[in-house]
Amino acid sequence: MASVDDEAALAVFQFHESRGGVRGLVEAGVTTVPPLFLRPTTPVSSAARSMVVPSIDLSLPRSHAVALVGAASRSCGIFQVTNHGVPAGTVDAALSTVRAFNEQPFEARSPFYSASPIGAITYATIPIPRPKDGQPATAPLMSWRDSLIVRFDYPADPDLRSLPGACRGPLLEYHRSLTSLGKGIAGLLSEGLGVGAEQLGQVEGCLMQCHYHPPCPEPERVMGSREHTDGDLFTVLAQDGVGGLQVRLDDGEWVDVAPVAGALLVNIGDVLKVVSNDEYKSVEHRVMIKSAQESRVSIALFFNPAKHDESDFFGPIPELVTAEKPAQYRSLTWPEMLNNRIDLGHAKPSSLDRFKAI
Ligand SMILES: O=C(O)CCC(=O)C(=O)O
Ligand SMILES: [Fe+2]
Repeated sequence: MASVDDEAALAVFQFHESRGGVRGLVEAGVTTVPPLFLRPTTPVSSAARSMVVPSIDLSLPRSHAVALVGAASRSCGIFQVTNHGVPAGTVDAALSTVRAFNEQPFEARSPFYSASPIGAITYATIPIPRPKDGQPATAPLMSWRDSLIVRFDYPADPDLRSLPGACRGPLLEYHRSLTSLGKGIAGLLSEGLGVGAEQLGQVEGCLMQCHYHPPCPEPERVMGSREHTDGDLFTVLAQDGVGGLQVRLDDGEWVDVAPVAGALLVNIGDVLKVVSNDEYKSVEHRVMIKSAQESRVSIALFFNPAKHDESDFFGPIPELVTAEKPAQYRSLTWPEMLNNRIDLGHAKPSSLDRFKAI
């Protein structure tokens, strides 16, 4: 007899075979959410509270911006930046091209659908990883979103021929512009720790995930993204005005992060939490689907040190290790970090416990 896991794997396989993604379900006129997407736990209503994320004007004098970036990264691990130098047209064009690609008819977009990468590109509904320890799953099998993912640290240069033609120009221009912003933010984050601007080294926006969340007939029964921390140094996120992103506060409460026109969000990831010796917080976040009518588009660009191969170690910056605050983590390799996330099925703040030095 087929086990529950086998049945789930078959259902996911069959869903991929349809090549339509979540958008395909909406096109087919579903009025109830298929089991693959149902949250196993009781529906969680949207957060009542809205959080005003610290906002940092990057045209401020540098010492001022550094102090604000340091304070926000210590207190909540997320902030938004304005006057960031990325033209509004570049952000809008990237968000619009992702929306337009996903809203094409099935025949135009399904040839790109592939659950595993083709070259450096994936376009699919990405299943939510399951924990390997047999713990009961607390998330649906799949998120209510279709993602177009580009790896820029692919061993060969990203094979951009697999990127849908109309998206190529706007997404590469967005990546180019964000790369220079990311370098600036790395410097501010580094100085915010009280160490030189170069301490985080050369960073690169190595992975770009463009998410399209179709409207959902039963929004409260699905998740746009289950709760997680990012596994990078930091992430820069562009989102449209629909909303749905939430962060978990220290008291455990989830609050909405309201979109702010023109601002880009920056959140700290697990690697920077380790490198900063726990000075900075890696913020837990998730995406709720807000609407039965509107689709939501977001683009997350994940920044890491340019050198992050199998043989590269990272750990707390030596200047941040003192007698009062010894190293909180041993140094670790990128595969260790990655495998740990795979084992756990998803990452939460405690997922770094395995690397604790004390
Ligand atoms: O869609 C969003 O707002 C967040 C996406 C996200 O958290 C991620 O891709 O890691
Ligand atoms: Fe994330």
